[in-house]
Amino acid sequence: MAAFSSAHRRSHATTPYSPSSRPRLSPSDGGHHRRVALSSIPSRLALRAQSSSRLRGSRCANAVRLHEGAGAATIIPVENKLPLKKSEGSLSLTLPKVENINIGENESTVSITVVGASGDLAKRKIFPALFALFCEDCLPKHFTIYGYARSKMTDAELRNMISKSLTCRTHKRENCEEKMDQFLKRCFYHSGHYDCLENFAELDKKLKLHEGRRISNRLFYLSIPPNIFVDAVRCSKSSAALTKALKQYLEENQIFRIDHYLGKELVENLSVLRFSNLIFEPLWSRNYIRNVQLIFSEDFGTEGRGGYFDSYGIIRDIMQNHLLQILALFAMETPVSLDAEDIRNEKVKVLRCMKPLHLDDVVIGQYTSHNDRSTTYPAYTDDKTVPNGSLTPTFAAAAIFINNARWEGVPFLMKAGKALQDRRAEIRVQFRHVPGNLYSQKLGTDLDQATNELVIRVQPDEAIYLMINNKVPGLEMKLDHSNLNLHYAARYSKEIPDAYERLLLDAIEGERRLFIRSDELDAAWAIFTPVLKEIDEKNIVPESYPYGSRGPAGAHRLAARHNVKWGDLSTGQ
Ligand SMILES: NC(=O)C1=CN([C@@H]2O[C@H](COP(=O)(O)OP(=O)(O)OC[C@H]3O[C@@H](n4cnc5c(N)ncnc54)[C@H](OP(=O)(O)O)[C@@H]3O)[C@@H](O)[C@H]2O)C=CC1
Ligand SMILES: O=C1O[C@H](COP(=O)(O)O)[C@@H](O)[C@H](O)[C@H]1O
Repeated sequence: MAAFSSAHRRSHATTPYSPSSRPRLSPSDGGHHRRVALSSIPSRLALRAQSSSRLRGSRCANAVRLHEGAGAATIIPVENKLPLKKSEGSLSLTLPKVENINIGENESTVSITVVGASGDLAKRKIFPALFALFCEDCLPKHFTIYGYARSKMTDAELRNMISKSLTCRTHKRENCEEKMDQFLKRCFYHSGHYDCLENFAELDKKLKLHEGRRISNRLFYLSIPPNIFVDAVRCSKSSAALTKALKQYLEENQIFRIDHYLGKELVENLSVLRFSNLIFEPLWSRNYIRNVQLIFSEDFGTEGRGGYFDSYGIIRDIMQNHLLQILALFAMETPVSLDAEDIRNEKVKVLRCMKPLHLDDVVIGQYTSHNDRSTTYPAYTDDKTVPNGSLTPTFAAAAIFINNARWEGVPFLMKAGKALQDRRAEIRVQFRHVPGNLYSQKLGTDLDQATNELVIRVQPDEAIYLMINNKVPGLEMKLDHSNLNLHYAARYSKEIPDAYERLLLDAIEGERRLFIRSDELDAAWAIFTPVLKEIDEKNIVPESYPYGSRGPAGAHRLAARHNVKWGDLSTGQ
């Protein structure tokens, strides 16, 4: 595994990507021939128009406009897992060149290929998300979906497999069957190896048949394990190496690095909350914020997915990607505009201000079995897919500090764990005490309990609430803590779209605001690589915690060292 030293970090993360620093490729300068992949995205010009239409809120009812076929778009799962702990696998995915097939027809088409179509993510998330987009009229008039994997399957078998996981939006149930039929008729399957040029060339031929003489836009969703991915670009070591290798085949603007947490409604709402409400932005700094907590927990263990999980562990699986991305959005400076590059420039800057983590800043845990009256819950190492004696952490807590004028000294505490008491993902912002508080005597002895806390509950049961102090009605002066609560289910009847729907639609439209740029990824790894390396090299034994508990005691000690109490535990909310 390649390690990022801080020197490495500096050299990788100094130059924010800027569109103008890239060589321009246009259909007329032969750009197609130089772009190696089976897919294409709209040009930057079309992209800007789409971004602004999106911000005006015109999603969707066929609002997707694909004017110009060019280049390639590939979605890759960087949300986790690289650099790999172990290098494994021997397959590679090589994308063949396609000839320029933009022949100037007015109509455009989009072809979406789900590579790894036989897998878990494709079945559970990607095909259902595409179906939801279809139901919402978010896919263009002409589109084709291809599943690609090694498994042998006919089109009918693929359709049968997909149909089992499709569900209808609550408010569009009427024509559901009909819609499913229409959608499934647009789905096809091609079996092939991930490293076989010929197999991809066959797929290319089939796609061309569907695309006809229309302007083609192609999107590849690489829903395959990262080890295949790494080999795919003839590299088996690190994220930076992967980026370098990918760039032999694709330009930065053809790669959509996905972290599905960025597609979650409440994560999208974070910037709206902060930048469009006068009351929050002035408080958003060390002057008023005592600490920030990013909490992820699942009430189930690896349950059969341990083979996959064991190579990575919870830090790579959840923290380095999902929680860190949320943190970057939370802590970044105000971007120049809502354009993708402006936002990503700010995210890179704040990531680069974060101090790389060391063992002292981190606690790791692993769940053990637990019996309650009727059920026995297995230990992580009871999972048959987990190697005996595995030291892989299923829980981690970390304290991150941001060395800049806005955040110096504010602890950003993260914790993430599997097999805990409940399932939740939330951001908790604990504000400072009121100086010279007139009511301090009425607020009880634990003044921390009485500070304001803003909670952004990403899931489940999405909500944003602010804990305030108020007077209990009556003649006496008794104080209470209450929530001002924006509870989504109560406020909005519309179902919240799945994160993958938003991200797939964005990728189809060429909108990259919610995707991760390569320098962002470098900066993110630079924070976690030293500690991951230390944990591996020193064979650090994780602290045990029982399945279904609140996690290891070490997480409380870590928080206490920074004068923090975990908000989810102290309020029980
Ligand atoms: N599942 C999830 O909930 C999430 C997954 N991800 C990421 O998405 C990607 C896909 O995940 P998931 O669907 O769970 O993965 P799977 O393990 O289900 O793999 C997907 C497909 O890839 C092929 N494959 C699997 N292992 C190998 C191998 N060793 N060599 C060659 N081909 C292989 C198989 O297809 P075939 O044999 O037919 O070729 C398989 O159906 C991964 O990168 C994962 O980290 C991210 C977030 C959540
Ligand atoms: O990326 C991953 O995310 C899921 C949790 O996603 P959610 O949207 O259901 O909260 C996690 O279970 C998985 O281990 C991880 O790879």
